[in-house]
Amino acid sequence: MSDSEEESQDRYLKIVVLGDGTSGKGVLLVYDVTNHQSFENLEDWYTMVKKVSEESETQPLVALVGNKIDLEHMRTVKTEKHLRFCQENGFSSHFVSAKTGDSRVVKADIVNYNQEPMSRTVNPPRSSMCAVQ
Ligand SMILES: Nc1nc2c(ncn2[C@@H]2O[C@H](COP(=O)(O)OP(=O)(O)OP(=O)(O)O)[C@@H](O)[C@H]2O)c(=O)[nH]1
Repeated sequence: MSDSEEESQDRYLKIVVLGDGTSGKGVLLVYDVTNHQSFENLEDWYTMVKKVSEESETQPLVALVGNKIDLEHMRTVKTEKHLRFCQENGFSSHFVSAKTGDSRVVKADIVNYNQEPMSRTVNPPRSSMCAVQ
């Protein structure tokens, strides 16, 4: 991939590899819930992750992170799409706001897309911000 391709893709997704630099133990796939293109780019990024780790004995744990949940009114990526992608690939599922510090883990335990509840919030929304007076 050329530098310019890397730059342009980086505008839509943050990918973070956790590990010692040679064999990643964990990967965060971070997209913007208000930018559908950033979600669509995940397929390509995940393909790259699989390619890089195909010769490794252990596969990295992958977490899908939807950022900017403080902009819920501007959301363009539905929660069920996020969860389906997690379930299909065995990712853990997270929603965060880098701005407010909110974070939620939403289990991707969808059984039947039409009849069952879509998701279960494991830890309720909370802010890591506080005011000291
Ligand atoms: N409202 C909100 N804004 C955010 C959040 N995270 C980042 N931003 C804002 O998004 C803009 C871009 O942030 P960067 O950290 O530069 O990310 P980027 O990937 O270069 O840019 P984007 O593609 O726009 O996300 C900045 O103005 C940030 O303040 C968030 O969780 N909520």
